Amino acid sequence: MGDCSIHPNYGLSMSHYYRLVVSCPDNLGIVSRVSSFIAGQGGSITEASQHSDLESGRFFMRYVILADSIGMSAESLRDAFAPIADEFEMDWSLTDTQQRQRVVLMVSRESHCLVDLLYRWTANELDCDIAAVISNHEDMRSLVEWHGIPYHHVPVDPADKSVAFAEVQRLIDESRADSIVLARYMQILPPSLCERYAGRVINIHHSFLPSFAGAKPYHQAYRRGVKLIGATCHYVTQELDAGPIIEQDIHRVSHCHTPNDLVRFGRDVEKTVLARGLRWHLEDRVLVHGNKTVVFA
Ligand SMILES: Nc1nc2c(c(=O)[nH]1)N[C@@H](CN(C=O)c1ccc(C(=O)N[C@@H](CCC(=O)O)C(=O)O)cc1)CN2
Repeated sequence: MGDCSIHPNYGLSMSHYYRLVVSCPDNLGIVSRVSSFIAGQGGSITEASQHSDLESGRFFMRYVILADSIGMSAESLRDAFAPIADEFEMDWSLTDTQQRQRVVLMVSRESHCLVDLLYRWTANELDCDIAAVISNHEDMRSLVEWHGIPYHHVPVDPADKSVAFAEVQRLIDESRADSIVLARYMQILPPSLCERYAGRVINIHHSFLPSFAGAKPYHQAYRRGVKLIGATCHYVTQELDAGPIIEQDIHRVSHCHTPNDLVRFGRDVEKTVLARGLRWHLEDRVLVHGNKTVVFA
């Protein structure tokens, strides 16, 4: 009997994985061809997800492969897979979980989402490196620097925002960020940044979109007399709060609640929705399809 304190899968939990994500025109034989290719390389598939969008005729798949079972680098595996991808006109990626994503967080004055993400990152719930935090206010500096993370204060001049966003772009590129998270960052990103980082910027909007886009959604909801409030994690596009939705959740409210009650209830929803959305993004579980997403949660 071995040492029961060590989980029998300990070795696997310390292994790394390749993640193959595919989007392509639906066709017969895709699954067979891809799975046979992986098996032919000796690969062990530990997780397999697929979806056929019958309306658009688009096919989506996500395979997680035990890297040690393949015996080749991610780069070599990409080279070997490329002919199949070309044959099926695939949009695809193959990532190595040992290459942790670099993430830049952006925040204004509301701290709850930032605090929650920093805790989850510290607890190793988020498999990423937080390269920096950028804010248009100084409020969060001590919290962020306590975590040993660089903090950049980039104030935004309402009269000319271009200077600030040029600095934001410089900092994001200097940080070599793979993804950017707007953790209640309350400035509208200019088209130039939306285009430059398309598909890589995640926002948490404090309403159940498409209801109450824009500023002060809880006050809008209170005036409307809603019985549910919510939060939405979505990719950022030029059109405000209209990007592909990654995750949403709700909380029941009633006539006896004040706007401040809605804000308080909403904070808890925002935190969990953003954390789930970011985790799924980091794990390559989110595939964008037009202005919608396929999420292999
Ligand atoms: N290009 C985009 N930028 C941002 C998005 C987006 O979807 N596309 N989401 C917002 C977040 N947000 C709501 O979730 C939001 C933030 C800010 C505003 C707004 O009106 N801001 C004013 C300035 C307000 C201030 O100075 O305090 C502005 O930018 O003129 C609306 C919605 C983040 N960015």
